[in-house]
Amino acid sequence: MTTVPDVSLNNGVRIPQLGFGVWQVDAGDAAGVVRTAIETGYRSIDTAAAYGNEEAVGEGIAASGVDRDELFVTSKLWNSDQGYDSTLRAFDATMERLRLERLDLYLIHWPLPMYDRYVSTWKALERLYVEGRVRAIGVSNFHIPHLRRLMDEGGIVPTVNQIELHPRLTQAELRAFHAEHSIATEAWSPLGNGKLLDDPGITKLAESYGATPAQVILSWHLKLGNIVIPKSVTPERIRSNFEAVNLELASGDIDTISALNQNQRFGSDPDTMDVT
Ligand SMILES: NC(=O)C1=CN([C@@H]2O[C@H](COP(=O)(O)OP(=O)(O)OC[C@H]3O[C@@H](n4cnc5c(N)ncnc54)[C@H](OP(=O)(O)O)[C@@H]3O)[C@@H](O)[C@H]2O)C=CC1
Ligand SMILES: O=C1CO[C@H](CO)[C@@H](O)[C@@H]1O
Repeated sequence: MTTVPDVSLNNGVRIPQLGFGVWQVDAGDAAGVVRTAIETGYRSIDTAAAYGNEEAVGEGIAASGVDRDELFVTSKLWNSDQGYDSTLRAFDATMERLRLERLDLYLIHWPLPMYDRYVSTWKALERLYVEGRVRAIGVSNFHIPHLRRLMDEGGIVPTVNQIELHPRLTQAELRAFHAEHSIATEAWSPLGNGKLLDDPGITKLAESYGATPAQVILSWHLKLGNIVIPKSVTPERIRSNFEAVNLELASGDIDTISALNQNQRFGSDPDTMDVT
């Protein structure tokens, strides 16, 4: 049996270290894909208002037949909804689409420092947390100065920062800051949005372990303590990625993968990302 380890967040809430991401899963497919993931054993699902599939994710969850208490559901506040009142309204809409009473984790999707609304947005998340509508609150794509501001001006330290993180972008400085402040590191595009699976450094290791390249990368993340949320719409990949928790890499191989870092982003830079 495959058991996924939990990570304890700074408020005591536990999140599975391996979850399932649904960006770029069409709304028409997402219910079935989520159901397959849950049947495979995933208990954590990562969606966002911006992915346009919250309704289908809710459907997949309901159809899985797994108790709500056994699942960990994350969604994110989209950029155009930043601000105190608009955040509260956007949260209600997300919950209606997901058809859930309570969310497990709600994240600010991007800081948008040029609009300077992330502190008031955070205060709305704090209210949702205090009211018990969400079990944990956090952020995504925040850099150290953005986190510092929340810690200075807000009342609650974020539980999680979900950031782009993979072997080409290892984020050593931000991960060290997280560790110092008890903020969990969650890796988005953990496989580099699939673009790292034919990297010779990875495929060579995969051959030596008799594992897939994705399993090698996911095992590297897990060993470093990152929470990971790989996405796939392919049933066989959904299953084999889940089995990554059973792959143990030698510490020298962990270092070899970390040395692939080139500070290369496949996604946007949080300092300049301003899409609303
Ligand atoms: N907070 C944020 O700003 C962001 C958050 N995210 C979150 O992170 C999640 C994961 O990131 P994402 O960008 O989707 O990329 P991933 O790094 O998870 O890679 C997904 C891609 O890899 C392919 N793939 C997955 N497993 C395998 C495998 N075993 N063998 C071969 N190919 C494979 C998938 O193909 P296929 O589906 O065709 O099988 C897909 O093309 C997202 O779904 C989302 O939840 C992502 C981006 C930004
Ligand atoms: O999570 C993500 C994927 O989709 C969004 C909108 O398309 C991105 O901006 C974001 O990083």
